[in-house]
Parts: sequence; C-alpha cells; structure tokens
Amino acid sequence: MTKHHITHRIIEQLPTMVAYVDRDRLFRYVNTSYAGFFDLTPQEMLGKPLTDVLSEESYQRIKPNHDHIFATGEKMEFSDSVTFRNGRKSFLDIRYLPEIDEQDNVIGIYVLIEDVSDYYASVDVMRTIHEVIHKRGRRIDPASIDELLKVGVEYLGVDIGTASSIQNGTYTIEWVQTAKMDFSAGTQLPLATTYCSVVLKANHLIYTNDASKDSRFKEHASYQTYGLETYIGTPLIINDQVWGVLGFARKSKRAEPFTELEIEMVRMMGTALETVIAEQKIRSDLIRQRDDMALIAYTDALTGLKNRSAGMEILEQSLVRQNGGRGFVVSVIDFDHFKTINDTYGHDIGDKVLIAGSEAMSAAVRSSDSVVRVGGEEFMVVLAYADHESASQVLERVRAAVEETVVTLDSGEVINPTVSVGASESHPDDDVSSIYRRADQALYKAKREGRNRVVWASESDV
Ligand SMILES: Nc1nc2c(ncn2[C@@H]2O[C@H](COP(=O)(O)OP(=O)(O)OP(=O)(O)O)[C@@H](O)[C@H]2O)c(=O)[nH]1
Repeated sequence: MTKHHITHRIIEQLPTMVAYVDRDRLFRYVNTSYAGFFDLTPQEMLGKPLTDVLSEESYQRIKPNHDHIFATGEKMEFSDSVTFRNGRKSFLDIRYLPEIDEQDNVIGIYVLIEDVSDYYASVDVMRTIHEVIHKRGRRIDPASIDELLKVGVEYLGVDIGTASSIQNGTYTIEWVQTAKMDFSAGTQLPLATTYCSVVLKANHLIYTNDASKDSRFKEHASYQTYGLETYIGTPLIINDQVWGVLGFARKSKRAEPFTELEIEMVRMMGTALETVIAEQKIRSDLIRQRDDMALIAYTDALTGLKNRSAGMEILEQSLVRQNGGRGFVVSVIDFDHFKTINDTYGHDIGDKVLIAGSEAMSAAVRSSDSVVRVGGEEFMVVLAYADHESASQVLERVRAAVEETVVTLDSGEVINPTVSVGASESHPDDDVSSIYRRADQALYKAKREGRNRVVWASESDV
C-alpha cells in the first residue's frame, strides 16, 4: 500500500468529518463521515459547490469565515450548531486550516469538524438537573420537572419519560413528557402492568435496549401491551421508602446500549426528583399541619361549632363587608334554665343537651350563616346579608328547632331544652362590641319576658 493509500484509509475511518474546499468553494475532498453528516456519499459531493450542499442560511453564516481565511491565511476554530429539517440539532466544533502555496496564496481550506452533540446534550441535562434542584429553595415548580423529563427524553432519544408514584399497588403517572405516546399525567395503571414493577423487583436502576431478548422484560405484561423495546428506569426513594420510578422508554430497539454517561445521567435525574419531591412532601405536610392547627384554634371542642375567636373574626369581616353593601344580623342565644338541667341531670347530660341543641341550630340556618359557641351555654348566630325582616323567620326557625330537640336519658326521661334569642341588625357605625351589646340586651329582654322567644333590639338601643 502506498503512503497515500494509508493516509486515505485512516481519514476514512475517522469519526472526525474532514473536507477540503478550494478557492472556488468547491468540495475537492470529503471523507465518509463528512458526507454522511449530510446523508450523502463522498461521490455525490465531490466537485460540488458548497451552495449545493448547505442550506442558504448555513452558507451565509460560514461564508465570512471562509472569506477571512482566504484573505488572511489565518487558521480558525469555532463552535456552531446546526438544526436539521427533522428537528435534530447537532453541536459542532469546527476547525479551518488554510492550504498555502509557494507564493503565499491561500488556495484552499481543510475543514475538520467534530460532532460534540453528546457533550453539549450532557451539559444541557446537567444544567436542567441543577435548575430543578436550585429552584426548590423558592417554590416547587412542577414545570421544572416537566422540563427535566423533556431534556431527558431528547438526550436519551426515547419516546416517553415519566415520573410515577406507586401507592398500594397502583401506579400513577405524576409527570410525563411524550410527543409520541398517548399518556397523560394522572393516568393510573395496575403496577404489575408497567415496567416499574421490574425496576422495583430489581430495586436499582435497570435498562435494556432490546426487550425482546431480555428475560426481565420480554415475558412482562407491559411488553405484551405496549411493546416497548428500549427502557431505562430507576427507583425514587424518599425517606427510605419507595415513592415511585423515573423511567424512559421507546417503542423501537436502540442500536447502541445505554452508555455509562447516559446511565449516570438518569441516576442524577432520579436524585434531583427525589430531592424535589421530598421537599414538596415536607411543605404540604407543614401546610396540612398549619391548617389542622388553625381549625383546632377556631373550633369548639364540645360541639364542633366555630368558637368565640372565630365568631369575633366573623363579626369583624361582616362589618368590613357591610361598608360595601347590605347589612347583617347578629343574634345572641342562651339556653333557658340551663343551671337546672345541670343540677338535675348532671354536667354530662348538660353537655349532651348543648350538642343536640347545636346540631338543631346549625340545621336551621342557611349555609352562608354562622353558628358560634361564644362560651358556656351562650351561642351566636350571624346572618349574612340579612335585615330584621329576612332574619326574623330564620331565627324563629332556630328557636323552634331547639324546642323540638328531644334528649332521651337512659332512664327513659326526656329533656326538651329551649333557648332565648336576642337579635339586632347592624348599623353603619357599629363595631364588634356595640352590635354584640345590642343583641345581648335584647336577649336579656327575652329572658325577662318569659324565655323561649326571639326579641329584637329596639331602634333606641345603642
Ligand atoms: N353541662 C355544661 N354546663 C355548662 C357549660 N358551660 C356553662 N354551663 C353551665 O350553664 C349554666 C348557666 O346558668 P345561668 O347562667 O345561671 O343561667 P340559666 O340557668 O341558663 O338560666 P337563664 O339563662 O336565666 O335561663 C351554669 O350552671 C354553667 O355551669 C358546659 O360546657 N357544659
């Protein structure tokens, strides 16, 4: 073999794209890698002008570089990205070396191009992983998990990426990125019909690029149903418990097995998800605890009604709302001769009467009205957007509901409690204590006038 032949053979074997372009911008040499990049053979490119092969846009972009080299004889190195019509994007490291003749004229350019797409794709994944973890400090952003899956799908060249939770044998897709398959977030499947069950059985990251030849997958129900030939999935472990699985899959086989870099990337994506989900869990647990505590703080333990603090807030809010529109009605309600009930039957029976009476009152009002246990055997009903006329019937219904309440004792004896009700409409210049006082004064009148009745504050009361 001649030296020329050996050189030619070596250049043909290189993954580096090599070309030689003359002053007329014609391809004088291209190796197979270079031609393959354009889906052509070297024979199809030789002697052709650059403008025949490159898109107009690409040509205009590189022309100033070529002009520069032909004018100055300086070599050049730069990076570029090319997007193909099918959407594939390649990142290229490009080197131009001038060919100079004895008279110092630049007669051509050697073009050496490395496809560094894999490198940049890895950088992209790492950057997205960082963003997902970094953002968690502020607020969990579900969109960032979608973004992570999207980048993962592109990076691995698969059809679908999912982050799924597993609870009581049910597999729920929490996040999904797919252009090609019909799955959406919220989809639930029996765990046994998904590859997740294979991951969980292995209890570590697993992958295949040809499920039809892989005993772990080919007998699996999911393979029969979806025919996914390529899969990589890793368990998501939170607080030492399996939360779910991060998985990427594709219908077709993959020519090359997953590389070590790709496998480590999936592992890192899994760790990023674990971090975000764990934090989200802590956050929602805290919110739930706070809501529970707020509920406890505003609830009366005996009757389950709103307590005094909640009642005072309702009055404050009603007064604010009154400024913008209709008024409201406050009624103060007190059980009659309750001391006698306690003294006769005992405190526990007294409690039962309070509970039964509370239920009767709650059932008698509208959902927009509030029944409050202010303390002891004293209650308050706040009727939103009401006046004397519209509230009279409701309060009469409340009074009657308690009167109709029957508490039967073990001995067979029955107690029929009654309540007295004092009511007042709101005035524009009211505050919490003035309106409450008027209703309380009316209650006092109701007691004096014989109990078991509704009495309205008169206009002269202040
Ligand atoms: N069982 C029970 N009794 C309570 C509770 N809170 C307050 N009481 C009692 O309710 C009674 C209220 O009695 P009084 O304020 O004297 O009035 P009354 O006997 O209802 O008579 P009038 O209001 O005048 O009709 C007292 O004996 C309190 O001990 C409670 O949570 N449970």
